[in-house]
Amino acid sequence: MPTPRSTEPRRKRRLKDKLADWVLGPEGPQRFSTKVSSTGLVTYVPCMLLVVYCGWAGLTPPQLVVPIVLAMLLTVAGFYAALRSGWSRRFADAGLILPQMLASITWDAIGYVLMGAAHAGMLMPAALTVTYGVFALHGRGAYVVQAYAIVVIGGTMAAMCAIDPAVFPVREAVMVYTSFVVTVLMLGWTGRQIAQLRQRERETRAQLGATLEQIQQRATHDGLTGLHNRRHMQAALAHHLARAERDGVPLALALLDIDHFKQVNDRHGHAAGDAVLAAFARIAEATLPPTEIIGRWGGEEFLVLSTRGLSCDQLQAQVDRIRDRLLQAPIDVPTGKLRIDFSAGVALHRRGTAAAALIDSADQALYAAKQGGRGRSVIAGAPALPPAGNPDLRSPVHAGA
Ligand SMILES: Nc1nc2c(ncn2[C@@H]2O[C@H](COP(=O)(O)OP(=O)(O)OP(=O)(O)O)[C@@H](O)[C@H]2O)c(=O)[nH]1
Repeated sequence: MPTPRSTEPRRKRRLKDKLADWVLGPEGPQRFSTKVSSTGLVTYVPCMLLVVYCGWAGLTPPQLVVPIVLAMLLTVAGFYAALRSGWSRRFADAGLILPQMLASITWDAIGYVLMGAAHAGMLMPAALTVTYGVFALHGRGAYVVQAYAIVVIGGTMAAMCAIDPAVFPVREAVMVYTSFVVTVLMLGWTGRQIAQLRQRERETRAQLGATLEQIQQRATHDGLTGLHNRRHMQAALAHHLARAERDGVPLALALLDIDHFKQVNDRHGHAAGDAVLAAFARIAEATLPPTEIIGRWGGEEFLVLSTRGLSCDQLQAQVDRIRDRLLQAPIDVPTGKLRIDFSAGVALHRRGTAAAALIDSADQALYAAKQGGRGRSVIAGAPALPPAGNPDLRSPVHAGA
């Protein structure tokens, strides 16, 4: 039973989660966007304190402090409400980054006017806003932020030089504005370089991911049939065998071998043989439930592993369903249509049996099926079946339409 001490941090966490849900909204992409975008709004707090300080220090007329702080609060509340309510989701820029950047630069310009003799200090936050804009926005948005900063700050500086040249001297303004413009342009250029690098890195990572997937596919799948290859089936067999030994889940497997396949190659060509193998794989995979694993064991031989504890009889029934489908649907080859059949050996794992012994057991049952006339499935250890009347009737060459 948990002690009161152990539940304390959990309760605190629950409270924190509830508070986060209330402030940022429910979990999801919108919450992430609200969180990221709201971070920028926090920067208004030091700016409001700065306005109060300017009023106190006599840099700003004291009667303007309250209306300015209120207007700033209104800006913050407006953006927060738009983000938190999800209203901003209707725009491509759901985080309202561009409008926030433009509002921030506008406030920097207002601050420049209000700070009187200390006006030069407001250019730093403006440059900082541009920096954030360049990294957070891509393409046109970043250019808009830069152009807006250059024009609005430049216009404000020019206006103040004309209105109050004693506090806003022209020579100082020219020097400060030139360095501001150079800074903004350099930031834009750097941001674009970094954005390009990040884009290239994303592309390289995507390419590497695709190549890795291709390598994994090639290492575990057979190129002709698209089924799992022998190596993968060996690993799957070892895995399920260990599980069967550990949990006592029955493990049945079947070896399927297309009958008279050599004749397909000899009479219809290697391409027809390949087409038969691919079609056989397609039909077998589509017929088996997804819980059974099928792979190409080699040549015209396939291995089916039952992973859901089927008995030999049940797996035999699954294998026979493949036979029914194959007999119903002749396979298209370049020389016409071929009806093919296969023989199968089914075996069940017994405690302590090694993988090789289990395969061997299925192989012997497969051999018995071939000896018994082909076109049939034999369960390992079952009594031998009487041979079919005319085995060649099941040959793909004779049965082909
Ligand atoms: N087209 C093609 N043929 C293959 C491929 N892999 C193996 N083979 C051929 O499969 C044939 C297998 O022949 P056999 O082992 O005699 O078997 P079978 O003719 O099916 O006779 P039974 O199994 O006794 O019914 C050989 O001719 C191989 O060359 C392949 O990827 N493509």
